[in-house]
Amino acid sequence: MTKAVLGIIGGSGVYDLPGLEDMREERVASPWGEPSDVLRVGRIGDTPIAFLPRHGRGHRLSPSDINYRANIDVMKRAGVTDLISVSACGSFKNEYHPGFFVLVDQYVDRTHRRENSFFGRGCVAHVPMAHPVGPLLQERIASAAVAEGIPFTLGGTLVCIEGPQFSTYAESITYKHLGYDVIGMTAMPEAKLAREAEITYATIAMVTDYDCWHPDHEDVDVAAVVAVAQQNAAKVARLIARVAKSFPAEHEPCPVRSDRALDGAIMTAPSAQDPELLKKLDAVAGRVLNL
Ligand SMILES: CSC[C@H]1O[C@H](OP(=O)(O)O)[C@H](O)[C@@H]1O
Ligand SMILES: Nc1ncnc2[nH]cnc12
Repeated sequence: MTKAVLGIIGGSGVYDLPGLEDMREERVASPWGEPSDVLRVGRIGDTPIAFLPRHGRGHRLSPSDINYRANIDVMKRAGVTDLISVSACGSFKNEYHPGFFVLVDQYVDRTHRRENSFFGRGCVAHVPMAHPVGPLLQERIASAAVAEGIPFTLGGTLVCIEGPQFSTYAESITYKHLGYDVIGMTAMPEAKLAREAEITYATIAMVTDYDCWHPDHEDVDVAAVVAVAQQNAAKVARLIARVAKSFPAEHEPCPVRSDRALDGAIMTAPSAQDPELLKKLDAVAGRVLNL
């Protein structure tokens, strides 16, 4: 049996987790460098929780400067099996208004200057990403949203841009015409790295704006995002508390095998593996590398 531990990564406007009981700060060291902040660990009900603010306290880190590998690695070291990522997002659909939550199930990665894998020279791996979100975790979030009376939709595509600038009008209408639902700057490579670390992942995309395509709404700016994100922080906390309170004690096997993603994924022959890289992979890939 694998004990379930719920990880939460808070995005813009979500820098702490009210309701986290027996909270203590844990500075978890990672061979991948500095995570965004110390982990805040505790419990909600009987569920162990590890919380990390993605941009660090005081929002120190831009999306390109976040050490996504260290963040996921420390979550893994804290025993996290299921990870909920909260992100402020722009919307490409009229009906997805500010304050609305989109439980996305797909991502399009348009980032280009981030470390996006734990693997590489000396230990090459290719994990499946066809279904990046854990359906059981997502269903738990959806049921909790229904119970809390939070307006949301199940499913959708999040396009993740490099930023830090918001999109041009031409980019925005292109994404809209491509059928994407929401836009953010941080879901990638977070979702890819969670998959490599065999952590089941789901995003709560909290709509804060209409990006810059909408003829009847102002173009996005930081003030608008922060205002909506702050108004919605309590809603996010209620939603997460509701998920946590009915979370199973034992990790549920993931139907899309996010918790077994490394089975058969490593290409490099044991004789060709780099011992230095293997040392760094102790948490992320210890299960398959027998470390
Ligand atoms: C403050 S506007 C842009 C900023 O907000 C989103 O952050 P997060 O995904 O961490 O909630 C977006 O991705 C940008 O980083
Ligand atoms: N319009 C937008 N584009 C990218 N990231 C965002 N985060 C919140 N709103 C956003």
